[in-house]
Amino acid sequence: MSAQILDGKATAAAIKSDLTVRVAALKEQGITPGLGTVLVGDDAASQKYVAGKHRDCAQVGIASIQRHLPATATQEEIEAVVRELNEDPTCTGYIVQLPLPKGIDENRILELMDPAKDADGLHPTNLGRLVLNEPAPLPCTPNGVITLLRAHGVEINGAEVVVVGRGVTIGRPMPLILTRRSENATVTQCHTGTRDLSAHLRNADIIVAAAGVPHLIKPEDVKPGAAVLDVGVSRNGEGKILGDVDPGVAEVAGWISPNPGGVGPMTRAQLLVNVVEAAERAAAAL
Ligand SMILES: Nc1nc2c(c(=O)[nH]1)N[C@@H](CN(C=O)c1ccc(C(=O)N[C@@H](CCC(=O)O)C(=O)O)cc1)CN2
Repeated sequence: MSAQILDGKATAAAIKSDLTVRVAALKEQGITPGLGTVLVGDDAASQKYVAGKHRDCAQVGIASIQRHLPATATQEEIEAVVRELNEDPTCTGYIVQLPLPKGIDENRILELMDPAKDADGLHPTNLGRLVLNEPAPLPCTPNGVITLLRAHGVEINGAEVVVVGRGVTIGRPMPLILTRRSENATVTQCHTGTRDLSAHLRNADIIVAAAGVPHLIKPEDVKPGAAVLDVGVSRNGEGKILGDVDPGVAEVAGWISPNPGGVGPMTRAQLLVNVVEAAERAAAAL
């Protein structure tokens, strides 16, 4: 293996250590940040992610508010929990864990959230603010990708970036962040309708693979020295994670994010950043 590792675990640990100090300072001003989570159903991966988010909260001193509804919960029942968290003063920010069970109108749930409490940056108002270049909480995984690259000194300015995928949590917001003046990358967005994915990938300085197709990105698709971020999560029969990136890519790439241990821990760390930043804004307004 020749690629250097984009170490999400270590980078996330450094972020959490900084946040611990900031949370303590907020508490001295009488503000305790509280993260709420809404989990619907019994998907094992979602349960694991949510448990991880609350473990992180405990580590940095953020209070936890957990709402777990059965897979049979109706649209109205989920909306009632969202309304309750909108009103709960101890909940300074919250997320609705995605995906929601089939039959639930996910967009309607996101739209119902108080945008000021949207810790995921996925409320239409906050995504709109991102489009308009206004301050907003940023979606956690794309922001985690940027922070991970910066922490390892990978040049984003002027880079040719290919984003593979167009889902709401990563693929849609990722190019919006990468093309801000502060990042200044040139982005090509690829998806299942892309005719020659390999031709685009071979031109990329940075690849963000978020397609959810196991080992989609092969060594021959990657320009030598490129940075490759593996954001895809599929699972084999034993529940082991299969990323979007073929293991052989590590022989060609200059940088690679492991999966697990790369972008996943960064997603969780950026969520905490959003919660603390919202609480700091509230403290400044006092
Ligand atoms: N409301 C949201 N839903 C979902 C999001 C999101 O950002 N907001 N993203 C993903 C899931 N996700 C966060 O919720 C998430 C994914 C992965 C990890 C993580 O730490 N992964 C570990 C491996 C864990 C394992 O073994 O399964 C790693 O990569 O090292 C955290 C959060 C979809 N839904």
